[in-house]
Amino acid sequence: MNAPVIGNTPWTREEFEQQLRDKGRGYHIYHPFHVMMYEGKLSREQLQCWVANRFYYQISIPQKDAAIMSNCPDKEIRKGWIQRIIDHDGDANSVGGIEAWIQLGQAVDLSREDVTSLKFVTPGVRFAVDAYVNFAKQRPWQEAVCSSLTELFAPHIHQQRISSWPSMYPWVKEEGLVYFKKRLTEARRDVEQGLAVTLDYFSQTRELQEKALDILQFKLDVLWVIADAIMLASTDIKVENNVDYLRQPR
Ligand SMILES: O=C(O)c1cc(C(=O)O)c2c(n1)C(=O)C(=O)c1cc(C(=O)O)[nH]c1-2
Repeated sequence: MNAPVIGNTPWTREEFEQQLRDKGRGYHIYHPFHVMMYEGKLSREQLQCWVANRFYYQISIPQKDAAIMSNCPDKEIRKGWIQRIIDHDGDANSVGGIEAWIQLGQAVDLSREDVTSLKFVTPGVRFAVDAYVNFAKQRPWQEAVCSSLTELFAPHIHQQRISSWPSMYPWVKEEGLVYFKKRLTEARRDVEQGLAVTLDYFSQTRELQEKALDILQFKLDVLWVIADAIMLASTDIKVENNVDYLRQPR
């Protein structure tokens, strides 16, 4: 007689949400580069490199969200989702996150052109960010929504920067923290919508629930690889004869 297949019963909605939240153990807050950032161990050049590279993520987020909307036939979801594009691009009443990130660049002594020209963006960061945008273009919109759920863990890392930078990097101008402060409330609101969609769409079977966890892992990997690439680009790794093999000649 066959035993019941207990392993395949779906988790309850609460258990499934907890499984998603548990993925926070792989968040890029634990990446050595972000740990060093929090502990005040980054050089001025390393912090500048991070800001210049992360700008490519910032400008790609609204394109990613527009891709989700273009694939979504549900008017009510689009009505909520469009706020994310406004948060980053701004509107008649507010400047938006992209402009706030340029202000962060200026706060770490980069020029507007240094940031917006993308001249410091390293290939690994481009590949990782483009993989995220392409995922949103090519996959069903509910899967792309699920991939945004790393935002569950983002308020913690934004708060770390708000708390630690003034003492660890006193040379950074105060206006630089505006972006992170803005995201504290925006990310919490985003997560409510993203989590509701994910719990509704993926809850029917255990296979779907596990697929959601895999999608979240893909996005955790995107963020991890971005940090790897920035660390490599901003850290002097000298090998034989002082040749820096790891920098791409341009
Ligand atoms: O600074 C960070 O560590 C961090 C992480 C993430 C994230 O977890 O994806 C986002 C942001 N910031 C952020 O500022 C942001 O606007 C954002 C949007 C999204 C998304 O996937 O839609 N993630 C993030």
